[in-house]
Amino acid sequence: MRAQPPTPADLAALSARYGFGLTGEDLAAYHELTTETFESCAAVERQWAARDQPAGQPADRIAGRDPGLRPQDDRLGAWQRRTSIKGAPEGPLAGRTVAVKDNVCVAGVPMSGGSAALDGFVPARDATVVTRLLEAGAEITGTSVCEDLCLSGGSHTSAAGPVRNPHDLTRSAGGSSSGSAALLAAGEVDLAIGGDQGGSVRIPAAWCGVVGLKPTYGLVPCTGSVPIEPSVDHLGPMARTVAGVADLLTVIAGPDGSDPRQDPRTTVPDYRLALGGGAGELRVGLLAEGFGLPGRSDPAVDATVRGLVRRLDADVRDVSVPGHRDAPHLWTVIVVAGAATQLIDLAGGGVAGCDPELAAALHRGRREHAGRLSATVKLVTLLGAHLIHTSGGAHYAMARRLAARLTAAYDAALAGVDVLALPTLPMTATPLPAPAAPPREQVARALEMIPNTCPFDVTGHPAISVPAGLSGGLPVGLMLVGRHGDEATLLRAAAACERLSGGAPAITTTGGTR
Ligand SMILES: NC(=O)c1ccccc1
Repeated sequence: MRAQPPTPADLAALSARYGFGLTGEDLAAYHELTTETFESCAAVERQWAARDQPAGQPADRIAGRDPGLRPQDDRLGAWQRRTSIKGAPEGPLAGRTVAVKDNVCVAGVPMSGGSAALDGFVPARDATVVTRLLEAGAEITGTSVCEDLCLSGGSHTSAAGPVRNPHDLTRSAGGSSSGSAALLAAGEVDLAIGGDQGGSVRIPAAWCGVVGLKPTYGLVPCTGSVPIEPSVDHLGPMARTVAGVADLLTVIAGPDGSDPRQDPRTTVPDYRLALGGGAGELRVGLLAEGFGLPGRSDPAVDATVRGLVRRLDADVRDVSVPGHRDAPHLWTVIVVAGAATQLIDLAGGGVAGCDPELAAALHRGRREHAGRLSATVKLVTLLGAHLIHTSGGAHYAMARRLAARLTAAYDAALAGVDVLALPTLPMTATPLPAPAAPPREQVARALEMIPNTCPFDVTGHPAISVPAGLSGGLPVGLMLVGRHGDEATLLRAAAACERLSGGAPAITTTGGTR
């Protein structure tokens, strides 16, 4: 990847675009200055090429890897690529199979981020979480279908096609970690990696009836994954059980030294030790604003979640955080303005992806394949670019500062209880829209489910979706939200809920075949 310094003609065009009014003489001076300053880019390229690579990285590790294929017989459409990459012979995840969301780099396996924009991209090195999985003995059996640049909570926007809900093949599996949840529910893998910027781990977990955790902001490194915006990006563990999520979190959590989202002082306990204790000592707050959302909430979903929490052997009370209802507006502004500058214009090259080839591929692909992007990517790009071009970062700045107050409001509620409880999603899985459905319907089915999940991507609180039972034959998810860094208490509470509900519901598929 070689960049070139700007030519005098490049500078003349940029001067006109930015209204600098540079004269010919000025341009000559700036040409010298930019050429000299550009030397830093060349120096970084040289240092990158000559950097110390950890032993065995990357060439030996990739050698012999099977890039995999889309299986022909995948009735859920959930596998992006099926392969087999075996990790260390021993370790805490030895003998377990894992699906990795298709926005997380597995070196040697083509990665699309669910998008036409990354057509043909093959990662050169593993994401940190992938390195950790393999060192812990897991076997990566493939990558799982991801929504287009992760910008959908429905499972109909991936360039690979729709992912079908194993409980009803005509319905959405939820997104954007669509394939990860569907594969878990169908029993095709033991564990899965997901990503969550608005609910993308918890949404498909809830609709497919499995467990998904969005960890505390910064706990799990995002290095080597396709970002949306660095203040809301999270990766997280998914499994059929809370214990599986705890096993996976223990392996993937902790600073990696490369991701600026992380606090290098964070220490990682063994989360599996948290599961033993019951709910006896726990104080659980039913978050009033998470129920009865006008025009969204299905009363049967609310009743399933309330009923389960009330049956817990815990101190259950009602709590209120009025700001919860307005929080999705903050999320929308942060994602729209943030994605426009970080993901779209800078192609994930800002502080975000931390993978140079990925950033370069996104930069090329988003122009070359722009026409084939999903309705949600087009909507976010159009509004984000408009907002940035007309008022700069003002709305982003307002939203981020309001986010600090929102965080404090949840923290105040969490001072009186150990976890908050609410429905992960206001409704059960919605029907998959037809491929030719108009933009309004594509966008509605992609975004309508997020009012309870997206606030915690903005505030960074850890949040987990646990199966709470069935409504009309479809899974309902209960979401628990904990204090920053207190995954241990969150997992203990989740395990207590799982014992009561019976956990992941068995599949009795309806809706025919595709
Ligand atoms: N990436 C996400 O978490 C997401 C979820 C729902 C809608 C848009 C984005």
